[in-house]
Amino acid sequence: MDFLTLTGIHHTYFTKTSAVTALNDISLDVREGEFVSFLGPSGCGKTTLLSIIAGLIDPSDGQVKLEGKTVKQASNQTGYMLQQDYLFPWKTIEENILLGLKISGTLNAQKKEEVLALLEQMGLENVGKLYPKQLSGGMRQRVALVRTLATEPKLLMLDEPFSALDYLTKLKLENLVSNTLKTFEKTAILVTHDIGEAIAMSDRIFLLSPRPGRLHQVFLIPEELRNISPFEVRNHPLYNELFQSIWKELEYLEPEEY
Ligand SMILES: Nc1ncnc2c1ncn2[C@@H]1O[C@H](COP(=O)(O)OP(=O)(O)OP(=O)(O)O)[C@@H](O)[C@H]1O
Repeated sequence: MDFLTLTGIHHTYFTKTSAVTALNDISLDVREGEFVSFLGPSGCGKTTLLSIIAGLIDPSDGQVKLEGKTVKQASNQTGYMLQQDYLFPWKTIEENILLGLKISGTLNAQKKEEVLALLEQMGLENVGKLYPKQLSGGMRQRVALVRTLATEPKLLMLDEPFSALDYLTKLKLENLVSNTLKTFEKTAILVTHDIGEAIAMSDRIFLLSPRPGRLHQVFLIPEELRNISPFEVRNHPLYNELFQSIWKELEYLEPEEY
């Protein structure tokens, strides 16, 4: 049984004056522990698709199943890492990362110790009593990842989590996130415009067409790239080959006025 299955997903947004079809007939599946990317031009419906998978939007047609059960509403089975960290500025880092557990009533001494240890593993020693504004953008994103992992979601949604960071921080974070998710054997979906990032981090890439988003092509990342770090992938001879093949498809897909 597949971990996540999407069947015939179609979505149209209705406004007072118009109807916008964002997604058209998307069917795909994701295995447990797999890291996949949704790559596609701006406005092709990537975020809409994530929201449907998370149960935040009810699709106009089609269904999403997580572990065989139809997803009907948002739940704590899904965790997020977004472009913005959304840490509460008036709470310390420690309070921020423990908040989810506190709200769900699952915070205990052992869990607290585990989460604080994870913060240290992310290279963030001695920041627990600080406030978000005292941390750099990259540090805040690491805190956001710890906060997400703390509640042990089954599925992680990474919606352009590195796009607001400088290039060097982004490369470092790609490595850290990839290693951490592999260690925890998490299933993850990354939404990105960045071909290199998708190749460096994924097991498979789902390339979407311009709006209305359809599944245009699936790229399977070769085994030898899947077992090395994103940084090493970027230096592997196969990386450029893959980049060219995906770029060719994207170039063909981009609207001419782009
Ligand atoms: N609430 C809404 N009402 C009407 N149209 C919407 C709404 N949300 C998104 N859309 C439209 O649906 C299409 C898909 O939007 P979506 O944000 O999912 O695309 P995306 O691929 O994530 O875009 P980007 O890469 O620019 O973030 C776009 O044309 C967008 O304008």
